[in-house]
Amino acid sequence: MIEAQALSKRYGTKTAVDAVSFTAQPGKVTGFLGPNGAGKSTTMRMIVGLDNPSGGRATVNGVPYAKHKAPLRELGALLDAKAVHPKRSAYTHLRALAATHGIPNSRVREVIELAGLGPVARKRVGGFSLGMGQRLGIASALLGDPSTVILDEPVNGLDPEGVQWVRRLAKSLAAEGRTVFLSSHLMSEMALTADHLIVIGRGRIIADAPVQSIIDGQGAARVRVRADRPQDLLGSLAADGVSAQILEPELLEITGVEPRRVAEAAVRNGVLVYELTPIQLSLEDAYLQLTSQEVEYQSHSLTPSGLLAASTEGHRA
Ligand SMILES: Nc1ncnc2c1ncn2[C@@H]1O[C@H](COP(=O)(O)OP(=O)(O)OP(=O)(O)O)[C@@H](O)[C@H]1O
Repeated sequence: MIEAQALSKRYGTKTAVDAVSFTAQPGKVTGFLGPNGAGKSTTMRMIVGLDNPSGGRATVNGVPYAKHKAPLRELGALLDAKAVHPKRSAYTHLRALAATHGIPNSRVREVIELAGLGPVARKRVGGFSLGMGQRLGIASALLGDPSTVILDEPVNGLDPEGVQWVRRLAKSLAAEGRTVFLSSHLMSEMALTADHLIVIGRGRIIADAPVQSIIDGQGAARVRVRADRPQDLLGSLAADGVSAQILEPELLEITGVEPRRVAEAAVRNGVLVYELTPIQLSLEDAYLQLTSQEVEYQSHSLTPSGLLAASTEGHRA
């Protein structure tokens, strides 16, 4: 388990992490999301003792990480996959790490196979691709068979097989009762992997809830309807304060209503309905709505007239 209590980090006048409190529970994959510069890496670095908090505290299994006698057995972390001596092979790197904790070579071989590094285990890490480096970082994190795992952007640079592997791995570690805490900017991947989400913006927690309730909390129910007389259907629903958009002559998108009420209104008015589809907000939609006020580094796109337009609505200057 990971617990942060009023955890803060200031760099000069910049508050990177601002009195953040949360718990990552055992048996769950907890996703850690936020825009660039929101404070994710800083929070993770404080959890593993690489940065000292300016205030508050973080514990791993009830104890600050640095106070654990055999930290690799408590928590495995992938924070910066490039933090490996480039002249070492994957095998010698893992053996050196293992030696600090009396971990046998059989476990080194096991994590090499688990991470799919077998064919390159004796090659110098300096020549590794981004994806192979990530695999080695994950192998290192798992070396001590820890009860808690932190993975910062684990799928960065991985091929589709690797992405799927990380997804299955995270889920199976959680199913074994471990705490899995991971960050990713890939929302579709997060939606498939995480049980619970913690969303941070400008150093503060803006959501801490199960994935589905974050999605549900961000939008009223919407239904796509194909009907032969959309105006009659709308007339009947309008009285209930429902808003709708006519997308095509016989295609409507209705907001704020459940499909059953649309079907009932259709029956009452003798309207023929030949499609009735509830529209699910994606995690990406929900995330963008949640963080629209919290984006610090904003991208721009060229409009047809050649002017730069901000791509993030609601950006706070
Ligand atoms: N060593 C440092 N010195 C000064 N400022 C820092 C330092 N490390 C981080 N920051 C600042 O703290 C804020 C949070 O950075 P952090 O790297 O934790 O964000 P992040 O959420 O991990 O972002 P990203 O998604 O881009 O990786 C940023 O504004 C960053 O510029």
